[in-house]
Amino acid sequence: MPASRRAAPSTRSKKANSTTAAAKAAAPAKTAEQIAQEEHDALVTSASKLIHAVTYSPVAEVKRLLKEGAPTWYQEESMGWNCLHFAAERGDADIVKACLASGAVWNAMDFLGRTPGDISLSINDEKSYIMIRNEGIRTEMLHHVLQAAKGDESMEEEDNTEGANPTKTEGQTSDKPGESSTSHMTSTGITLRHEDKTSAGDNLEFMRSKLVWEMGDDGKERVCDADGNGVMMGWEEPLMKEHVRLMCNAHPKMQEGATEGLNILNIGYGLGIIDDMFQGLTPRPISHTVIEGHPDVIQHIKKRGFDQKPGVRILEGRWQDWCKDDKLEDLLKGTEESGGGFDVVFIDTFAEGYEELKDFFDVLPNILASPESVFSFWNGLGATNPTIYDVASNLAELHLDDVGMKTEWHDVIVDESVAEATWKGIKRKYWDLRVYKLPIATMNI
Ligand SMILES: C[S@@+](CC[C@H](N)C(=O)[O-])C[C@H]1O[C@@H](n2cnc3c(N)ncnc32)[C@H](O)[C@@H]1O
Repeated sequence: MPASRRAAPSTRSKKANSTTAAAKAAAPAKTAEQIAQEEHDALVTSASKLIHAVTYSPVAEVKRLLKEGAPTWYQEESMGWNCLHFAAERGDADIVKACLASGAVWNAMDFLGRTPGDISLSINDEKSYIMIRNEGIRTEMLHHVLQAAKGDESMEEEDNTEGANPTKTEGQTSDKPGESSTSHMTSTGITLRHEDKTSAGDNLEFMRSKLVWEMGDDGKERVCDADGNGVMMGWEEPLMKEHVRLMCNAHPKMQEGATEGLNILNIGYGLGIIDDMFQGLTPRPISHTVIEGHPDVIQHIKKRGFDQKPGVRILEGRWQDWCKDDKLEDLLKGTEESGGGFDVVFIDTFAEGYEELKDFFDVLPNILASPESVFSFWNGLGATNPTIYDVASNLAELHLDDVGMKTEWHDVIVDESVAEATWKGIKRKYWDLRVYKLPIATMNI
């Protein structure tokens, strides 16, 4: 009996095994859909555990799950939060740090457009906020270094390619707005630009769009493209005024007793607000050059007779064309009498992203007149989200430093009246912040 008792399990076991094997053989293979579903379920379980730990557990548990490979990029379905949003809400800088170290996306937007940094700001958690913002700056800097390396490589490739098209213009490269596959301002992307082929996202497309000048519901003039995007809007007038004041007032040529006016370069005429202000300076600008690319705006300038004002020169075309090395002599015409170069340079274009702004920074050392020269730009990139706006501003400061410029920032409060009526009829609100960070850059010597 003992033997049979011993034998019995063994027999049963063999039988069971062969039954399982038979069952297995008979079971239909899983479909690709089933496998995908199982993988998805496992992922959601792992992500949910991470989010739970980030919210309630000690940092050691969070680190354990991260080490196991819990997905930091996952955004849950009720609010669109990723683990970094939850870490920010908990206000625990160690957990924020752990999530960032495992690749949590710093600029993931929830369903209300809030990034994790915005959550830290909303609870006044400066330590976590700075950590998230710095991760944004670091990621963006890295992205630009990689882009530059990629650019060098593709240039080399182009040089080595027999029959490479020598007439290929800048507008046809893949680095233009709307044509890059790596530049996004989305929850998963890392850069500050939309992949957008419309007139608002593609500068060349914009140049072909029909523009209209009209009155907004706020009683202010605006110019819009054919899709109803605000190209320039009257509410920006006080900001333009501050730009002019901060760029011009401190310049030696604007001090009492000075007779020779400034040499000014403005890129983008729009409503002509800033150009009218430059014309109103005392003493008047000795030379005032405007680069304007859109044919309808050029027509508008001529209709207003702005091109006939003394010292005014309208350079028709895109700044990318006028600022090429072989065009610099033409660009600087009119400034030679006072030594060559501009005292004040301002750029405010449309349908261009950070890449283009950064490209313009590289032009500055070739066109500024002296250490007293001042550069400023419309600082509106990422201006519907406080964290992204902060990252973009810091990035600009670092890239200006790369070209030998130091930047001072002036906080300007944006009037609360920039509200409903202002944006009525406008396709996309491009400004949603209370503080405008106005940059003033001078040579770093
Ligand atoms: C926002 S508006 C400028 C507003 C101006 N600061 C003002 O005070 O009214 C932008 C202008 O830049 C022009 N623009 C856009 N891209 C350009 C480019 N690449 N080169 C030259 N002008 C450009 C547009 O046609 C438009 O007139």
